[in-house]
Amino acid sequence: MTTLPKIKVLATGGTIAGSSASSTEMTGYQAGTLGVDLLLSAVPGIQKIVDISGEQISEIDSCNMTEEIWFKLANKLNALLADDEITGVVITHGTDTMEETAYFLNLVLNSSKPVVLVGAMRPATAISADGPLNLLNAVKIAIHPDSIGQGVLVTMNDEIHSARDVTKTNTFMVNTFKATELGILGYIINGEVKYYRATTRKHTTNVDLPLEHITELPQVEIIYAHANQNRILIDAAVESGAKGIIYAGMGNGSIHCNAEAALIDAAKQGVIVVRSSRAGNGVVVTTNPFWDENNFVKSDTLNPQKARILLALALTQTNKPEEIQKMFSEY
Ligand SMILES: NC(=O)C[C@H](N)C(=O)O
Repeated sequence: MTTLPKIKVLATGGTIAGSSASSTEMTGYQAGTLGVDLLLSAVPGIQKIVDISGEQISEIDSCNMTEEIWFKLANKLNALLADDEITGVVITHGTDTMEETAYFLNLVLNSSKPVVLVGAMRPATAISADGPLNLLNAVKIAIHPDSIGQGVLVTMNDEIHSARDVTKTNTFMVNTFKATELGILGYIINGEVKYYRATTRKHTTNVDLPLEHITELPQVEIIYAHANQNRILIDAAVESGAKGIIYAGMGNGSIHCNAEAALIDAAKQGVIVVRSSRAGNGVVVTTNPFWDENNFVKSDTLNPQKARILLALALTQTNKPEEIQKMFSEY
């Protein structure tokens, strides 16, 4: 008898586990109400291809994700992935913060085995719910040898994405996940997993952020740039004890003149300031040498919500801007 690959499904909630009163209701539903066994039972034939079992980690709408759940997930994953019998792990997750959980795990997991996050845009009760096929695809990706060493992956809508580059781009459509300019890694077509590229950035086994020494994340706030900005929120962030500030700058991480002095004051007090961008694409580089002289870090291509995760993790190791800048260039 051939033994099937062993897959664990860790369920956290989200629309994939959501239910609503009518099958045409696509947005007015409660996320995270259905248990993991019910999600697996909606995927016909899954037991024939994998030895699969589920575990409920949380039952939340992912807009309420917390770092406590991240640590619970990460510790659970590191233990599971160290088990020789486990081929890979699938995580069912809401789409709102899926990219953040995926990137956090991409930085702290210490295994080259496949870890695949999957969700849905339509609740499980909807006509043409996207969850069951997405889940089947996630399992197929998790058992595919080409997925080994790719870092944490995200799949939705027949696409395979790297945790670092993917972002949610649409409020309700099933093709919401995109890695706009950097591109998808591959597809799943007719149940076949096909890779075309790999990320060049360090992840999982190549990242030195030892989870056993990290139990909580330092406070890092995101300040969104806009016309007519003032310094109120930046000062409030510093006064409340923030150790880092992500400035979601305009265009190439540009800083409004009314916010600049507040950010310089923050940096003088030891708060690490990272210039990211609200533009959604492109690399944040030096535009004004004055910002570099004040030790502002550049986020590379990381969007503000992902820059927040890398900065928080980096601050558990160092508060030297040049060392943090190196991490932003490599991770
Ligand atoms: N499509 C979804 O999963 C959205 C939901 N609010 C969640 O993130 O849990």
